[in-house]
Amino acid sequence: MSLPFFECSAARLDELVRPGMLCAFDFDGTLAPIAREPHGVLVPAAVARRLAHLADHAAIAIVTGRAVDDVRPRLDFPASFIVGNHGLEGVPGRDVPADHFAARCAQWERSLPLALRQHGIVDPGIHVENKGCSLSLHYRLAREREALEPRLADICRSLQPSAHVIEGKFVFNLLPVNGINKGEALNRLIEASGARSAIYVGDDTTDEDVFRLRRTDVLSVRIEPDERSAAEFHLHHRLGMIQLLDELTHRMRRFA
Ligand SMILES: O=P(O)(O)OC[C@H]1O[C@H](O[C@H]2O[C@H](CO)[C@@H](O)[C@H](O)[C@H]2O)[C@H](O)[C@@H](O)[C@@H]1O
Repeated sequence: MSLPFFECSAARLDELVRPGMLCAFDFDGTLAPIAREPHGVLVPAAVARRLAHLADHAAIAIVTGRAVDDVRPRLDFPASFIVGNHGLEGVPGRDVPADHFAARCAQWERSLPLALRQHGIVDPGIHVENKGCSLSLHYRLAREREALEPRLADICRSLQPSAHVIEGKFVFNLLPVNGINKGEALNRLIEASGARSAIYVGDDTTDEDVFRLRRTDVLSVRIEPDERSAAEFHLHHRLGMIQLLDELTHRMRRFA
């Protein structure tokens, strides 16, 4: 079980916060609050301002399930790295052409509505988001969404060509089988940037691939505790990000 960040992380911060630290963050539910729909989501000004201050002292990476082109305009601060589609885009040195996965996503985008109809699922609250390299089936706004969840999971897992399905917050993320994940993406970011240590903050199932790395040079933080999480620490609420960012900047300034 992860430990509460503010109460228990001082020794780890003493060890890892130093010049050359990479500060990596998930986007939805970590930097930005979860909203009813994906568009219109921005990093709140109080968080963006602190990230801009932190960027004066450390490289910042965003590692998100969104497409890079979708998330970039939502970041009102300088990010050194933007990794999108759960690691399929934006990892330095891993130049996979976007159209490599596009055909598969297009097939899923066509077959999902058919499969939903075949299972008698017609609900305007369900929508498909094709992100070029991966695809999300959103059902946050569906009627009786808890009852729908296992049926949607079955449909996603039966698709052809088959997908690596990761459940998120009222979303099923469909990724290529044997593709990179966020954990592998962070490993490559650390290597490419020459970082001497890193912090990673995330809130969702796809972030568990980072938490499971359990690298001694990476401090991992989950937004909201979850007994199944492999994260080292947790924040009780996303709003704790403000204090966490202040703490990082304060510590980095000692080296300025
Ligand atoms: O890796 P992340 O940055 O956490 O992205 C994960 C997914 O986030 C988005 O969906 C989630 O946030 C939406 C806006 O708050 C919310 O409406 C939805 O229910 C959540 O699942 C995004 O739309 C997806 O593409 C990302 O995969």
